[in-house]
Amino acid sequence: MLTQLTNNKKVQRKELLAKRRALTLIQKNEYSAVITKKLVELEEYKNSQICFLYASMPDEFQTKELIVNALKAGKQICLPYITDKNMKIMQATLIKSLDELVVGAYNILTVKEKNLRIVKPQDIDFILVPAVGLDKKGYRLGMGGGYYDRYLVKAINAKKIAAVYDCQVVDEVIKDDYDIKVDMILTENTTIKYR
Ligand SMILES: Nc1nc2c(c(=O)[nH]1)N(C=O)[C@@H](CNc1ccc(C(=O)N[C@@H](CCC(=O)O)C(=O)O)cc1)CN2
Ligand SMILES: Nc1ncnc2c1ncn2[C@@H]1O[C@H](COP(=O)(O)OP(=O)(O)OP(=O)(O)O)[C@@H](O)[C@H]1O
Repeated sequence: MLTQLTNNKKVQRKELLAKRRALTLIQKNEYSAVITKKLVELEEYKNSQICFLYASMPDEFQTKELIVNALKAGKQICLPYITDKNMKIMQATLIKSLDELVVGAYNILTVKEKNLRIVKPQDIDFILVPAVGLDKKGYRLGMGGGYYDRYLVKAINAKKIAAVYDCQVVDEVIKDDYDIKVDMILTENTTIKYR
């Protein structure tokens, strides 16, 4: 049976997904370009060595340009690799080039199994955290798997940064005890830093 909290989260997730989906492709591209520029100029990003990014889904902040930039800059770049879809566990795996990517779980680009190079969560110093919604305190609502909630507790040395469109930042997201706050929110219009 669903708890009231889970149910409310589902409702809020649906609303926020709809808001994001309502952006036009032109808006998404334009905002993503602005956000990418802000990200690459960030001290936390510039100083990072092992970055855990993600390959974006169609309505998310578009990360491709950022990944290309990071690879060119000689950073070590990891992407999520789902090791257990039932238990909702993912790991971070290094990528050397976009050529290594194939369509994986949930239709998201990931690394081919033969190219897996898993990095320890505590070795990561920068995590770009995907989000469906964020509130002004830095709490996030994700896709609902709990993949990032489980991962972030292990990534004790990483700056956690969420890059989302402005319409995804709301007054309050519904949260659970295990939800972990991000250290910074970046949108096409604002930068909010908590730590
Ligand atoms: N780009 C990106 N990668 C990511 C995440 C993310 O939010 N964004 N994740 C963040 O946790 C993990 C994947 N989590 C996901 C959880 C649910 C769905 C989803 O769309 N579920 C569909 C069913 C799709 C299917 O089963 O194939 C649904 O609920 O309708 C997608 C990703 C790891 N990789
Ligand atoms: N640290 C954790 N340890 C164990 N279970 C967890 C943890 N975090 C979340 N969960 C479980 O995972 C499920 C999904 O959680 P939630 O709806 O908060 O995911 P989300 O943050 O939206 O998704 P994601 O992190 O994948 O983007 C819930 O059933 C929750 O109980």
